[in-house]
Amino acid sequence: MTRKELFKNTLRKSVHAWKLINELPLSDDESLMLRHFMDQPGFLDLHWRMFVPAIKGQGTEEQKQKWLPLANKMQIIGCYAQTELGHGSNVQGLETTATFDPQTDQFILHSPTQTSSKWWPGGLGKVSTHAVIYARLITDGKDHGVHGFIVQLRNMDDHSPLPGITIGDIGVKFGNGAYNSMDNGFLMFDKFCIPRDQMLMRLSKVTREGKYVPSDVPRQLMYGTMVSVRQTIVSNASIAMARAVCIATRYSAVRRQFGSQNGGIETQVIDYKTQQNRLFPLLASAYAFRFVGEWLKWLYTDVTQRLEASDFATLPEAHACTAGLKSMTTSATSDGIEECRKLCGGHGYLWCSGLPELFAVYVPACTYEGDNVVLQLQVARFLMKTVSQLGSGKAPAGTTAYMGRAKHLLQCRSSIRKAEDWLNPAMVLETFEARALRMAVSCANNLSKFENQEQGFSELLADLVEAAIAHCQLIVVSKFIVKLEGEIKGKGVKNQLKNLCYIYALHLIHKHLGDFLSTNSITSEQASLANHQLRSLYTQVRPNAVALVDAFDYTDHYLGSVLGRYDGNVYPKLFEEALKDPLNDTVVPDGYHEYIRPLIKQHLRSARL
Ligand SMILES: CCCCCCCC/C=C\CCC/C=C/C(=O)SCCNC(=O)CCNC(=O)[C@H](O)C(C)(C)COP(=O)(O)OP(=O)(O)OC[C@H]1O[C@@H](n2cnc3c(N)ncnc32)[C@H](O)[C@@H]1OP(=O)(O)O
Ligand SMILES: Cc1cc2nc3c(=O)[nH]c(=O)nc-3n(C[C@H](O)[C@H](O)[C@H](O)COP(=O)(O)OP(=O)(O)OC[C@H]3O[C@@H](n4cnc5c(N)ncnc54)[C@H](O)[C@@H]3O)c2cc1C
Repeated sequence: MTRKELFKNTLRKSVHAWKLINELPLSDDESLMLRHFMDQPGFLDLHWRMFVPAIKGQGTEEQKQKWLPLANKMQIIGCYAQTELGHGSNVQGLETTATFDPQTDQFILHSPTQTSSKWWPGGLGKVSTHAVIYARLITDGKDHGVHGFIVQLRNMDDHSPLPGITIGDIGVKFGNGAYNSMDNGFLMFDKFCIPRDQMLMRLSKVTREGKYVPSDVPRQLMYGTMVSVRQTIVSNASIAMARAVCIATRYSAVRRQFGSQNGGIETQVIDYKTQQNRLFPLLASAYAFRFVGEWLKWLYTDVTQRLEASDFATLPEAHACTAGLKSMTTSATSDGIEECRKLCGGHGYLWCSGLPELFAVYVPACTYEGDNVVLQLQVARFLMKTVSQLGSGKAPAGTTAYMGRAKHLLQCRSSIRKAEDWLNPAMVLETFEARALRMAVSCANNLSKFENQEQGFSELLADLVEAAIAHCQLIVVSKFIVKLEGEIKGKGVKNQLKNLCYIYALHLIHKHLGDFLSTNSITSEQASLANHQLRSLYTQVRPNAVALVDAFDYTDHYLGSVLGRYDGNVYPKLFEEALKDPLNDTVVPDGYHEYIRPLIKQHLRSARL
């Protein structure tokens, strides 16, 4: 399809999804799932995933009563317009202004520079009638920083942009993926006025007289929508990784290459240890991210309930965990989808394998909702603060509770003596805790050598990111172990998931061996024992590998992959797909007579001469 056809088709699908949601007797969860799965990525997604939550989280009761009924019935369609051409990561650097005019009791929205143009918001370019706009609030000449405003963008009768608004689509994005069905847009204001009551005033407000009343709660609650989406993105990572691994595992069981004895059948590529070494850690990651995503949803729900009771104690932990796990899981999943493409050899590069599309749609997850490095630096900031408080009498809690055992973890030596010891959850956990703590403390010690802490932090950015990743990987491993010790029913299932848990943990030790050795968390002998155990675990998982991806229960339609078909009938279907290509509509291609024939004829003529 052309971009316009792709876009219009997405509108059709989105409206169809909305019709189903309204007609079918669905639970809230089911309708949320339908919205997300029927429309990824699409404007419906962002209306529900960002525009509505922003109003819920930052609007007053009156504002919620006014705007939510319209949004819930989709009588207005909204987007989340925060990022600008010149600033995305640095939210406090946004340039759009919202200046209060007490004469008219209005805010004047303006884009003072080209870099202040809103740029990237999904749904902004062509679909949304409204937006939550983030702009610098200015009253009486004083800049109070970034605040949220609900703004109508288009005429509700003919969808034309309102006077004072220039709006459009930012153009084609990466690959030929479905993200080109999304109208990520640009928006400039030219002294555009909105009523004062359209500033989202739950956190802070401006009185009729123009007095700014700052928030009596942490200003970071303004970032709440991003935190909620980051939490969902971790579960999305599990789904995306599972889709890619399902395709690659099923195809690896179908594909045979080399290894035939005396003209017999060739070897399934899934039996090659290199294929297992690349594929099974990704299979384990799909399960690991699912379980940590379940835990993160609990953490987010818990912090949301606490915030409603003005209990802000776990807000820093929630921010660090959502930021760090979003960063870590999306980076691993993006790399994992690409690895799954390569695991499928040449056929993985075909569009009909489903992997190029999945990669094209998925990889922006490393950037949207926060660039992954910037988010890990938020985790690092949180860890440095925690380390600095060790010994202050304030015991670290939650995911940093292990830091409370710093005295032990800084000097303990791993007691791993044989390969089977790597199947001991306590030993594995202590190894990851020691590595994470020692990396964090090493950063803190190096930081303390700088007089200027901000300068030191800047100098140590790369080390700090690695310490943050170590902390996040510990969280994922620990939540996998907790899951196994808790809710898994059925001995057989539990044994298989145990294998995956240790594959996940031991592959990380192998991948980040430098960390574990340089922090003396393990010895090189213990590392060799871990590799030995890893190989043994691959052998144990191999007979159940296809069953473990079938367990994701994805339909062929949802997978969209000839290679990942449930029936394994790959080769005939590859031909069937190939013959559908328009290039095969004629045996002699367009262009033969204009370009190929003259070339050949000229060659023949000169050959005769
Ligand atoms: C298979 C297909 C799958 C498809 C799946 C589809 C899913 C689609 C889902 C979504 C679609 C994409 C839509 C995308 C939307 C967007 O991208 S919206 C825009 C996102 N933008 C960002 O994330 C910006 C990132 N930057 C920031 O968050 C901030 O600028 C910052 C980096 C955090 C810095 O902020 P600030 O300068 O204000 O703060 P600091 O000085 O660094 O810190 C001050 C203290 O505040 C604490 N803090 C910071 N942020 C938060 C927060 N969010 N919550 C709580 N606390 C926060 C920080 O820790 C400091 O605390 P301290 O002083 O105690 O240390
Ligand atoms: C597909 C897609 C959809 C999006 N949808 C929306 C949306 O709906 N609404 C919305 O408001 N926005 C949206 N965005 C914008 C997105 O949120 C930003 O692109 C994202 O936050 C990254 O910010 P940036 O582009 O400014 O990157 P930058 O911060 O410019 O990153 C560039 C490089 O600089 C590095 N860097 C930046 N700051 C630091 C630092 N302090 N220390 C070390 N390194 C640093 C980064 O790590 C990165 O390598 C979308 C983006 C994409 C790709």
